[in-house]
Amino acid sequence: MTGATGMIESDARDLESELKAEIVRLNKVVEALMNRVEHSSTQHCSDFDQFQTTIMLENLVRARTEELEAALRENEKINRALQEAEEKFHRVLDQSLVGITMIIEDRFHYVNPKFAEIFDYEVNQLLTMGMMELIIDAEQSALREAMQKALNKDLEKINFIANAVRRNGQLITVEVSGSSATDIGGKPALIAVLADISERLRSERQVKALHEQLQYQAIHDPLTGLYNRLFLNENLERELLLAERQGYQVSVVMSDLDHFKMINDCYGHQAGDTVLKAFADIMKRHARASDLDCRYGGEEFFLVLPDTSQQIASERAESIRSALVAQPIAVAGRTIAVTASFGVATYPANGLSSAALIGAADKALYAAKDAGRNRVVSSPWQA
Ligand SMILES: Nc1nc2c(ncn2[C@@H]2O[C@H](COP(=O)(O)OP(=O)(O)OP(=O)(O)O)[C@@H](O)[C@H]2O)c(=O)[nH]1
Repeated sequence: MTGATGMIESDARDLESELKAEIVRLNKVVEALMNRVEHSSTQHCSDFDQFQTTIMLENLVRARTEELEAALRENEKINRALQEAEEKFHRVLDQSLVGITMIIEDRFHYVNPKFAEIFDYEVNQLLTMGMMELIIDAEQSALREAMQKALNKDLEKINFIANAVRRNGQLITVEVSGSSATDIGGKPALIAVLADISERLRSERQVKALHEQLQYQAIHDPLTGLYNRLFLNENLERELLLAERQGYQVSVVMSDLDHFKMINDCYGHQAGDTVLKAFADIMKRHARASDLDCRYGGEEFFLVLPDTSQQIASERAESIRSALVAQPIAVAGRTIAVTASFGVATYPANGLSSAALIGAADKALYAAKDAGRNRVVSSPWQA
């Protein structure tokens, strides 16, 4: 990262120039000493003294110069190693698949190319900006608070999801994680890793929607939107167990459109479908939230009425029957009168299990058909 490694590199450079300066300084000292020796020799020192002092100084200077040159070479080696390390470090940062940034005093001090790509900016442009300029207004205060906590070292790690705006105006969702502040050049710096998770969230939402759709389709009839037989089978038994525990009655109403085959034959299958949907809509309008309205099969329907006596259930069936009679259905450019027959059975009187109860309702329905259709018959059969 330019900031951190740059500082180490500049320390090494400082050392190198200090060493060079030291060599120059020493050379000057030697020169000055030599001058002094020469000067003093002209006055009162013997040739031998002068010779000895010169040799001693020369040795001293040579030894010190060698020491300094060795230190200089060592420093150059360290410098090269540092440069190589920085290049490697930069290559890693440049090729990173996540955005990496260093923030100092609310501004981007460093961003890697991926970070810039995520926000559709050039690296240099971002270096004149701060995180707040990228995050949507509504989420800025939460972000500021999280960053402040990281700066104060109140948080060991920061991890948050925020919505941001790219330079081209596109809204994206980013996940940011980082650790508490580090000291860079005497200033607290936040180093954070950031990933664009918009696509991942979109896929997750699609999978969730698909899952919900499949769940819906698994228990609903596609034509009418009522629950299907599978759902009825799974829930009626549970409803009866609940009724047994709580001590209430459960009534069921089985209904079947009269002479439905004729509607299909006269007006076509599509007209038949329209009639099925119209009847289903009437059932939905007459159902309470706790009721369970299902398409049992073909033109047969089923209604489960928890905590409902046979008398009330029979009245409910009667109101559905009369609503159908009162509502001629428009098919194939005309309106036709449709009727239905109903069989009512009640737990526990007419059946103790779901199969027994369905059987009793079916029997009552056929009694209604036998009695001339377009009527409601309640099961007289004891469980
Ligand atoms: N349009 C349409 N017709 C269906 C569907 N499912 C079943 N049917 C038809 O419903 C008709 C049922 O006819 P039947 O069982 O003879 O009963 P019905 O004509 O209603 O006579 P009754 O019940 O005795 O009054 C058949 O013609 C089936 O093809 C469906 O989803 N759409």
